[in-house]
Amino acid sequence: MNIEKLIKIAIENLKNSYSPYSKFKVSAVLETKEGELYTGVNIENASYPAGICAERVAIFKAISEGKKDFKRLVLIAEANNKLKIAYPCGICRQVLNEFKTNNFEIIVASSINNYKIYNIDELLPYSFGSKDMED
Ligand SMILES: O=c1ccn([C@H]2C[C@H](O)[C@@H](CO)O2)c(=O)[nH]1
Ligand SMILES: [Zn+2]
Repeated sequence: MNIEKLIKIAIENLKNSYSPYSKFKVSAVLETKEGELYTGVNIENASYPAGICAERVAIFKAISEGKKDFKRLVLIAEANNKLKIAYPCGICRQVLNEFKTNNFEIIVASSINNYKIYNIDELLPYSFGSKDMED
């Protein structure tokens, strides 16, 4: 699916963000290489650390259904009724790194026509991964 359509889906899904504490809504859409879509939103909790980011919800939904060949992840945020760019937090970068595939794109958007494309190695240089545990 083209990037603009994925951003549109991410924007529509912002309404499902459960973020009464930060009031910072985040929405992610993950596209697999076969074209399936997995959405995610941030889900907060009265016990703050129990909350989870949108990116990990999308990734974990896909992994839990046996899908791990990812093409791209689109991310968008909203605060004070304005759409905003949000970069994945450090924990999400580590999770994205675990499941990176060739040419996996991470797209941060603030509208259908304003977005930037990165790969995980740009967002998480000198990463720690399974290779580092081999001898
Ligand atoms: O990339 C990000 C950054 C933050 N959040 C969430 C976590 C928390 O609910 C809120 C404020 O940090 O935004 C995400 O979902 N993804
Ligand atoms: Zn995160």
